[in-house]
Amino acid sequence: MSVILKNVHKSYESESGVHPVLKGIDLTIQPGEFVAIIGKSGSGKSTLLNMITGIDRPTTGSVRVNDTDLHSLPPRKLAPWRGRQIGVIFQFFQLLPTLSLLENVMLPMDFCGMYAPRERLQRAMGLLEQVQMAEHAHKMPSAVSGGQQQRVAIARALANDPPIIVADEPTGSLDSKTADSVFTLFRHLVERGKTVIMVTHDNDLAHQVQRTVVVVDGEIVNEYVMQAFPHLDAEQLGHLHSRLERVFVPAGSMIIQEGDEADRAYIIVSGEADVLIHQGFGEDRVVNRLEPGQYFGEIALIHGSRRTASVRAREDMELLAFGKEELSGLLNRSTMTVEEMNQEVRERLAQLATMKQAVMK
Ligand SMILES: Nc1ncnc2c1ncn2[C@@H]1O[C@H](COP(=O)(O)OP(=O)(O)OP(=O)(O)O)[C@@H](O)[C@H]1O
Repeated sequence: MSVILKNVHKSYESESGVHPVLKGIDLTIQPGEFVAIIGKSGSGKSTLLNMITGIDRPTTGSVRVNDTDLHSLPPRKLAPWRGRQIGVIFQFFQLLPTLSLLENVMLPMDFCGMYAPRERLQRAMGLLEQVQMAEHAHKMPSAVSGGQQQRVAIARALANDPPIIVADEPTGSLDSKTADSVFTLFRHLVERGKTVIMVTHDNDLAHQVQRTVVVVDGEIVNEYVMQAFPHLDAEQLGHLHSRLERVFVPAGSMIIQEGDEADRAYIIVSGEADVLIHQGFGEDRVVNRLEPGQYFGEIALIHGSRRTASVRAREDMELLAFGKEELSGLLNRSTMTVEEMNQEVRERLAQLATMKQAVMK
């Protein structure tokens, strides 16, 4: 029951040419995850959501949602499929203005023929109760506030008990207090086992979810980059992302060599590496092991010195490399990252010093 996008590209054609909006998106979301999608305006977030809901189709690549390949669904089956599998919530609620709140919530059940007709009313009332809107059930949308309309939109999204809730800027038009209460509702849904995928501009909300996906110019920032530098915001991550170079190294190869001059540092995306120091004779000594989400090579870059240790791939590895300029750009933009990296460098140097002393004895 997961969401799997593989190498999804989406382009729009206009008179001025072809505009790529999504450029090779790989994304897997497990059942029960609470995922925030963030990124600058125009980066492709809504387009990405539209791929997941099947509202739009990729130009190339595949989208599987709960074991259904969306490409293989004939268009006439797509809307009923979405009605059962995915609850969609928009920034401006999009309740039908001519129906009461209760009727709005019943609509998806009527549309998909879910639940016996006499059950629908009861179920819709139950859902309105869950979002504390039962007392307003017979009002029209225009008679309640924006926050209340959004709560009703959430009840409507839950009408067919879909396993996945997709929300595009659900708190974007709400004041911060109302936004918090809507967000709390989402958290309760996740606690009840729903998968929630939410586009948001709100960095504070994004930090409260289990997982953040950052979209930059139609690409997703590697999640290990975010793990390596957890204090960068979406813009800082975007800046770094566009300058990273993908490097593949085979098992056993020396990625950096103690004593060499330094030009790059690396973030590990897959595979593990050993940090080694020379013993003066025989085999090098392993002083540390690095795994995905960690960086290395930063010490000599920061200090403008030669490599203080060697790093060897234990297995085939994928790395993301960055140079001195990118590192100083990064450190200029985020004081939290400077502090954390300085702390890490201090610990690593202390460990190396202890190990080197032990070797010399
Ligand atoms: N149907 C379409 N036809 C042509 N271009 C489109 C279409 N839909 C989106 N685009 C373009 O794709 C780009 C990404 O749009 P998208 O709405 O996905 O961005 P976004 O990150 O959600 O932005 P925002 O935060 O402002 O909503 C934009 O430049 C937009 O103009």
